[in-house]
Parts: sequence; structure tokens; C-alpha cells
Amino acid sequence: MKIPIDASTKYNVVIGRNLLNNISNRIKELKGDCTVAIITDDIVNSLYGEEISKGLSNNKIRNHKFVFNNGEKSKNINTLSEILEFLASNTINRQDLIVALGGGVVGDIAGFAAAIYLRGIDYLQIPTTFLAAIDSSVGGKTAIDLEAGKNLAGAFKQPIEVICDVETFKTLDEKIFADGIAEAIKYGVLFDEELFNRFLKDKLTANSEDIMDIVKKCVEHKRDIVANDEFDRGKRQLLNLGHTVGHAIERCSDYEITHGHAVAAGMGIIARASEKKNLAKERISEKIEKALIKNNLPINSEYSTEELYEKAIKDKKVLGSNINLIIPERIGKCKLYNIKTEEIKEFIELGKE
Ligand SMILES: NC(=O)c1ccc[n+]([C@@H]2O[C@H](COP(=O)([O-])OP(=O)(O)OC[C@H]3O[C@@H](n4cnc5c(N)ncnc54)[C@H](O)[C@@H]3O)[C@@H](O)[C@H]2O)c1
Ligand SMILES: O=C(O)C(=O)C[C@@H](O)[C@H](O)[C@H](O)COP(=O)(O)O
Ligand SMILES: [Zn+2]
Repeated sequence: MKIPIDASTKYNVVIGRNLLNNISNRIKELKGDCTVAIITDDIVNSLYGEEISKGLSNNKIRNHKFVFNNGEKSKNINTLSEILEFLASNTINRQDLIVALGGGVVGDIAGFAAAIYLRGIDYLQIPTTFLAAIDSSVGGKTAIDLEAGKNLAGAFKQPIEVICDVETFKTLDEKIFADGIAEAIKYGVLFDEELFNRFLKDKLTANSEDIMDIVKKCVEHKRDIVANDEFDRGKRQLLNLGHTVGHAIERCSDYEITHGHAVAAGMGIIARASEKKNLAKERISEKIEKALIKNNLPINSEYSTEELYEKAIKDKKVLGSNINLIIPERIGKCKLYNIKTEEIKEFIELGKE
């Protein structure tokens, strides 16, 4: 199945099973003669990276690989610098290709390297987590974290293709799979009541019959938003539902709490606050909590309002003394609210109760 993405460059998200077996042929079709620089983490390398390099070599495609320690703590300027030096020392040139093989951490940092190395070279996304497949590999947001907070340096750089093999979800730890469910529930709350209701029914797993259909639906929602606002000036900010507080939770925990879990807690907090401030048009928080709990996700955070507020005000959505906050009104409909930055404190306080 192919989903075309219409951004500053056009490309496809290819979704299927056992697609990793054919990567080297697809790279030949996409790029012709080139050298491939695979960027991946240690876990993904041992599961899939070694086979992929072998496949490339057997197909006479020159390839090099950079492997870093898995996890959010690697998504920083030091790893980025090592990747750039690795590319340069292997004389990767503007005709060559970076392959981002892994979850959102690999995709974000490898994509950022592709955006700035030689002022930009092509990259291919091969997401191997559910979260990366439905969200981070699509739409061209790339980033690293800074001391002050999440994703504070980055670039918009679209991949030349996204190849999503849903079979890779089968090796994911349950908790990591659930990180993706949080972002899928987010799409439901934002745009799609039917998709949302799916998460009330039963716990989604990598073996669920409808897994491919859910990936497709989520990617289609992302496609529509990216086509409308690629550079995050307006509607795309809706995709930040639960993230203002979520990113603060991640930062407060020194990234021990993973992105999807933090976003889940952030959605719980903002949904309760939205109801208490009479911004919600229906009783949403109970439903959102149910969907999250059914899928083993948190609905609240133990950090204090002050701790969360201090980190939340470092967000990219702060403009002058205001910030855009995403408020759920009903399941399937959310709205951007431009509020004074200090008002977030009240939202966090109300939502945490
Ligand atoms: N650019 C975007 O639009 C966007 C969107 C959402 C999230 N993100 C970013 O994505 C990151 C989170 O991504 P993530 O949840 O994929 O985390 P991750 O990349 O850290 O992967 C989670 C863990 O799963 C392991 N893993 C990956 N694939 C595996 C597989 N198939 N089998 C077994 N283990 C596997 C990894 O080694 C890692 O330990 C965050 O940094 C977040 O900010 C970016
Ligand atoms: O693609 C987007 O736009 C998103 O906001 C998707 C989010 O799930 C993702 O976590 C993104 O990286 C957050 O964006 P940021 O601009 O707040 O860094
Ligand atoms: Zn996210």
C-alpha cells in the first residue's frame, strides 16, 4: 500500500509486510549508483541492521554504518556531531543516501544530519517502531534535544521515501509499542472519532488484525495536515496535542519517561483542564482516560505544576508572551488557543487534579 505525501517534495509512504527483504533493490530504483550511509541504534542494528548491510553488499551497493546507543539520551548534539564526522570521513557526497533505520530517535537525528550535511542530502526513512511508522517518519520534522528542552534544534527535511514494514513491530517491547498507541489515540482525539473508539474496544498489539489499517489511517491524517501546513505555522500545531506538557514531563524525568508515555499523560492533563475551564463541548476526559488506560498508558504526572511549568515555557510554540495550546473540544475536534504563557500554569494545575 502506498500513501503519497504532497509537501515541498513529493514522496510515498509504503506500508506492508516483509519489505525489509527488498530494501537494496528499492534503493537502486530510487537512487541508481550511490553509497549508502545507514544510521541506526544498537538494538535495531542487531535485529535488522546487519541483514540490511549484508543485502546491500550482496547487491553491490557500497555501504557504511553508524550505530549509536539506543534511547532519547542519544538524541543530542554529540551524537549529531559524530554522525556528521562519520559521513565526512566516509566521503559521503551529495549523490549518496542516508538511511534512517530505527525508531523516532534515529529518524529525528539522522534526518537532521541529512538536512545539514553538505547543506542537505537525500535520506530514506525505515521506521521500526509503531510510533515512528505513524508519526515521526512522515512529514519532515527532524530534531535533537538541547539542555533546555526537547527538539529545540532541528530542520524541516522531507525523506525521499518512507518504507514501513509492520512485521518489525513484532520485536518491540510492549511498553515501546504503547508509545505509538499514545500518538495513534492523539490522531483519534484530533480528527477521527471512529479511530479513537477502536482504542476503547481492546488493547492494540503488533499482532492485531487491524494494525496495518491503523497505520494507514494515522499516516493519512498526518498527510492531510502536512499538505496543509508543512512548516508548522498553523494547523500542524494541532499535532502537538498533549505535547506542551508531555515534553515538559520528558525533560523533568531526564528522558526516563518515554515520549509516548509523556504525551499520554499530557493529553490526560489537558483534557481534564479543558473540561474544568468549560472549553470542552462534551465530557471528553473520561473517554480519553479510558482509551489510555486500556492500552497501559498513564493519564497523569507526578511532577509538580511548578516543575512542569518551568519546562513547558521553553516550548517552540511560545511566541512573545503568548503560547498556542491545543485544546480538545470533543473527540475528533480540537482547537488552537492562543493564551498568555503564564496561563499554562492554571491549565496544568487544573489538569493534574
Ligand atoms: N519528527 C516527528 O515528527 C516526531 C513525531 C513523534 C515523535 N518524535 C520523536 O520520536 C522519538 C520517539 O520515538 P520512538 O518511540 O520510536 O523511540 P526510540 O527511537 O527511542 O525507540 C524506542 C526503543 O525501541 C527500540 N527499537 C526500535 N525498533 C525496534 C524494533 N523493531 N524491535 C525492538 N526494539 C526496537 C530502540 O532501540 C529503542 O530502544 C522521540 O524523540 C520523539 O521526540 C518525532
Ligand atoms: O509532526 C508534527 O508536527 C508533530 O507535532 C508530531 C509530534 O508527535 C512530534 O512529537 C513532534 O516532534 C513534536 O514537534 P515539536 O515541534 O513540538 O518538536
Ligand atoms: Zn509526538
